[in-house]
Amino acid sequence: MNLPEIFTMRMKEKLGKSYLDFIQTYNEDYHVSLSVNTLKISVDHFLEIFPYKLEPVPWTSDGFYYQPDNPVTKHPYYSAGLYYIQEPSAMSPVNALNPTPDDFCLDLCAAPGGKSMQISNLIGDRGLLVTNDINETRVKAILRNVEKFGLRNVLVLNESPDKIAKVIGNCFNSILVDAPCSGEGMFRKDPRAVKSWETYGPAECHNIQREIIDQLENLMSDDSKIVYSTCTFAETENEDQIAYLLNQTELFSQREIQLSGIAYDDENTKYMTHIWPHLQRGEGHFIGSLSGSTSHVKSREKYVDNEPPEIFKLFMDKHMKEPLVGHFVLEGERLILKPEYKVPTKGLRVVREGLLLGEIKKGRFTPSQALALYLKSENFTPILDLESQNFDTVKYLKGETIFVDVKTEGLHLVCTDGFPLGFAKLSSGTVKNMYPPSWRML
Ligand SMILES: C[S@@+](CC[C@H](N)C(=O)[O-])C[C@H]1O[C@@H](n2cnc3c(N)ncnc32)[C@H](O)[C@@H]1O
Repeated sequence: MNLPEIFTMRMKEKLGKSYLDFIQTYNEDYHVSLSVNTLKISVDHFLEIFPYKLEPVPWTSDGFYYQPDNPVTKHPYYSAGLYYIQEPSAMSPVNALNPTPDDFCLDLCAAPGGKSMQISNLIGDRGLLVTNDINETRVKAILRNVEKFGLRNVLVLNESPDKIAKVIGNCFNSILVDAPCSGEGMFRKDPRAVKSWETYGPAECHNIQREIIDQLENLMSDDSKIVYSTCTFAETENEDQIAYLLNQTELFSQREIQLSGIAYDDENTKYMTHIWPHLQRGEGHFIGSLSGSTSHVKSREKYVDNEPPEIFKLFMDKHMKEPLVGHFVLEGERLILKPEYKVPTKGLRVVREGLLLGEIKKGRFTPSQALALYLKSENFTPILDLESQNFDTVKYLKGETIFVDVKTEGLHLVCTDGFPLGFAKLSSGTVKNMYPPSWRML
């Protein structure tokens, strides 16, 4: 592999005797892994039903290595949002952050959203997750994943950190900055990262990162956990940024992290940790952990529960055993169930706040794909449950019409082994597919 000379010289100096082991990893295959979406399935249940061989990723309880030749993205459980393909080292920052239910969490550089899913797994329907990316194209991937993972408790933004700080302000007690970086840790996995490094090297990235972390002071609360992570080795993008924050103001202090499967020594301390490809089964990663505390804390405000529009009430009466409760808002034709908490959003580019339930047009309610993936099959009737091994499941996911020996008519929640995939309308055993075209399996 053709690595930039400036990079290899710097790594030689940094790693000394370990350099040969490090450089040897570029001749080896990278590791592939998945993260279980525990909002939809427990890890134990997933391990029982998943057909392919898995091995635990040491620094997380819900991440597993799989074999590269297993077609894990073609399995219907993937379409059901039961898991997410995530590089093993990329699983570590959220474990270091360790958000807990009731936290106000901010995932500041979030696209495509893998770490946001991990955060949601930990806070569930309590507290709030604000997930943001400055890139308008990349933020669409967050929205898709938020819908696929079945999240309600989210605010998706497409903003610059300084605007979020101005409008929302000091209210987050778990903040993740998975910063844009020069990507040196990804050279083995994606050779395009080398090209990109030549354009956006450590110096350029250092400056962008500074602009982002300069806002932390205006975003944290009186008791905040902060994790800053990158997938690069350059000290200017890693240790120097943490030192800058610590020297800048006494509002920040070091916070210990304990990730299993990682040796701590002088290089790898408990508040600044690397994942090295020659020491662990994962690509290069850096995690810096801090506590932050400010006295300018904004108070929390809850959305007040209200009655949904009549048409949606009728839908719930007909199909749902437990009705959804919360704050319902009609935005144009779109019916949204808001998260439990609200934060100011005036002037911010809001991509989604809460769960899109569906559309009300000409007095008719059409449920959304996001609702299908938020639901649990036991709370909906009727369902059409297709076995994951059944070829009809793949046909449904490809948007084809299928035929079943089922007498019930009208709207059904289509599931695979009990896990929702989408909606369909049944008429005399013909399944009229409502799986959205942009979601279809190719
Ligand atoms: C390393 S990636 C994030 C990966 C993501 N956390 C995940 O786990 O899926 C860094 C992201 O930062 C975004 N970004 C770049 N500059 C930014 C800025 N000033 N504010 C917020 N996000 C930014 C990029 O668009 C990119 O999606």
